[in-house]
Amino acid sequence: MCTAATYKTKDFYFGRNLDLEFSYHETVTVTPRNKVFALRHAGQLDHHYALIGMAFVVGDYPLYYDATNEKGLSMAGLNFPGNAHYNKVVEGKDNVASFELVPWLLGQCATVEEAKAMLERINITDDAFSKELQPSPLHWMIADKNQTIVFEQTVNGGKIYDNPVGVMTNNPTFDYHLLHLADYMNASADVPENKLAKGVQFNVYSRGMGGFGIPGDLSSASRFVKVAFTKMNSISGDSESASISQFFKILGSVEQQKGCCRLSYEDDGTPVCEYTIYSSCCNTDKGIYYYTTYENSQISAVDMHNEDLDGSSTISYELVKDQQINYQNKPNAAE
Ligand SMILES: C[C@H](CCC(=O)NCCS(=O)(=O)O)[C@H]1CC[C@H]2[C@@H]3[C@H](O)C[C@@H]4C[C@H](O)CC[C@]4(C)[C@H]3C[C@H](O)[C@]12C
Repeated sequence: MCTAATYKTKDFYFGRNLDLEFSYHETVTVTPRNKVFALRHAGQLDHHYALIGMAFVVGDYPLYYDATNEKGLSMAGLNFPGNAHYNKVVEGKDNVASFELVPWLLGQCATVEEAKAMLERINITDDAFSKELQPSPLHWMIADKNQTIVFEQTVNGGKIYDNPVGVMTNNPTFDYHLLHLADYMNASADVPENKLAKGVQFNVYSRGMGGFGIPGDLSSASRFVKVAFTKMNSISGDSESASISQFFKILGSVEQQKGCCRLSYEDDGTPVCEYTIYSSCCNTDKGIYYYTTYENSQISAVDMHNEDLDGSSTISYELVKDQQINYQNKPNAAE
């Protein structure tokens, strides 16, 4: 499972939890403006906006999971199994393979409005990147500082949804998540009032009772509600430190701890579990990509503007995966 979110303070932030039971070799990757993308059916993208994000790079091809371009437009792919439907080439459409969608949109669009116009004409094709890397069933959250949308292509065709809460998870389709959220519209960060039984004195025995009923399990429908509640109630200062700290707290509200989402067992009985491999937060105004990993809660960062954005090859940074512990005292020299 995965969760994506946006957050606005002085700047606009976009990020996600990547939840899976195994890792590809993903790296924080900057794609400069002159990296050529030879698209399967849509010609060649010679010059485009520069991108930063998390990608599995294969032969200098950045297979992005989530990314932001130099104009601040961002998108993330989230698993959509059983619902995503990719087609053969359709005449008269812009035929784009699922793995090409991130560079296709972020390479050419500065805003969600522009992305919407391109998505109206798109047909996501079922081409595989390679024999080993078959198409992933995904839907995408796309955002700029003014609006957020979700794009899904199912057997019923492509659909663009306005996303007024700026969060996204996995199955089922986005319209379900929004309808389901309505069940929780009474949940509040405030101290609750007794609306149940007039004249009965209830004891507000704990702080936080206004949010009673917000689910805490790891299903995608529940994570949608939990992260929407956390994000919509979030407050923070507007400094970079306060903003990214709050952003990681929003994602932390739905992170997956190893052992809590068991998928199967290995032959030797070892449980196979999904967990939060990384959490990311991109300052989309500044092009700085922050991340933490499951075992490294220190925030690492890559600034796209520290790279030559006019280059033609991807630049990748290995994830810092080991916990960085700041020991505050030294062994006693006298001992
Ligand atoms: C699995 C990832 C999404 C995480 C997620 O939503 N997990 C929830 C699982 S579930 O709902 O509970 O089943 C997705 C997000 C982006 C995907 C990757 C990107 O699309 C880039 C390439 C695309 C290639 O076709 C396949 C490999 C791949 C490298 C993809 C592997 C995998 O499907 C990724 C990493």
